[in-house]
Amino acid sequence: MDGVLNPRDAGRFISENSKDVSIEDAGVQKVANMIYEKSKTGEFNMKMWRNHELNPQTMDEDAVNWVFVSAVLNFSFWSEKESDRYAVKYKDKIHTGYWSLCAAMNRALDEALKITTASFYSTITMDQMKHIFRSDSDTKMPMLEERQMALVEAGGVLMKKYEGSFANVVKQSDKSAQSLLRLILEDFPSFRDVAEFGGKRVGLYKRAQILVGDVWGCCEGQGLGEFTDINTITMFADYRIPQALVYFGALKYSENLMDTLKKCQVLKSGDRLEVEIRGVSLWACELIRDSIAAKLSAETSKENGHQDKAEVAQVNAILVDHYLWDLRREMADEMSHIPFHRCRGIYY
Ligand SMILES: Nc1nc2c(c(CN[C@H]3C=C[C@H](O)[C@@H]3O)cn2[C@@H]2O[C@H](COP(=O)(O)O)[C@@H](O)[C@H]2O)c(=O)[nH]1
Repeated sequence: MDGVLNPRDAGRFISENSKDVSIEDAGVQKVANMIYEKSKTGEFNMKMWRNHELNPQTMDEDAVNWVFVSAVLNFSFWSEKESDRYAVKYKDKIHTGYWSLCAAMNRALDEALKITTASFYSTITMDQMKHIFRSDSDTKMPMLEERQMALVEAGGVLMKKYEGSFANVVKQSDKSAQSLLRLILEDFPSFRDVAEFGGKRVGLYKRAQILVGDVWGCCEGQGLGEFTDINTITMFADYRIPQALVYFGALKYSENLMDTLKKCQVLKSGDRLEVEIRGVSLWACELIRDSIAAKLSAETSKENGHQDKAEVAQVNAILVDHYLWDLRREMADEMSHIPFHRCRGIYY
């Protein structure tokens, strides 16, 4: 978007001007080493995406349209008390947070409700939303009205401009992640995750970038998921990665900020503290990614280039992000003493 810093430049600018959030190099190196060691096991690659049982297991247009709807709705799952969260039971398992969204989507599809078909969700009613996203706990899905509006808006654009399929937006991007990102921001307003900081407009684009990243992951970098510049996508600035970065000592909050978060104070979308947490987290992940790349290329030269060049390119910010996001879930108890920032908004 014109006059808006792209996520990488935004992250650097916010980090250089941040007052309450700072990066600790020792923690950056610690996380980089963890991921570097993991990458040598051969399990650390984009195939991790499919390992999640609720994600689509095909790589076709239906899967890409599923990914699109999940990205349109991928925001604000937190509840006042972590103990009573919105939950969805699907195939005898209870899912909360982001996975509750996926579970509700798959439950709807099993009930022959076409939640991933633009002609259906572009005119979805509140009654249909309430049924599809009904809770299996005492807590309702947060921001249901905003989610309905986001679906109607996104579905309307797909019907008007792209014959009802997000695959046509992908095809128009001509295998460029940055072109796809630009098309998403131009045509789908709910993805325009932009804030004011230090006199500049900063684009963090969390849902727009995770949409590109999930198309890449879902199709394992082939066919609709083939992007020549996928490594230019940054981490996705949500409210969970900062928690993990603070836990591992890569990010440090001021006492004032830590106190604010521990009181579960809700931050307004665009607040300086909120933008600092998101922007400095993004920049920390860029540094982690750079550190891993340096280790991999050092290893490559040591082994006289036997290392598969493609593998070196593969440890990108998307995989750094997914590693930390998945780890935060696995270590939810260990990390629970690190407060996450609460912001009610449609961007993440
Ligand atoms: N940075 C980042 N943020 C992510 C994701 C995902 C889902 N990605 C999965 C799907 C395929 C990949 O392999 C990932 O495993 C959701 N979120 C955000 O998290 C928050 C909810 O968190 P929790 O309370 O724990 O469910 C909320 O802001 C949501 O928007 C990610 O990957 N990265």
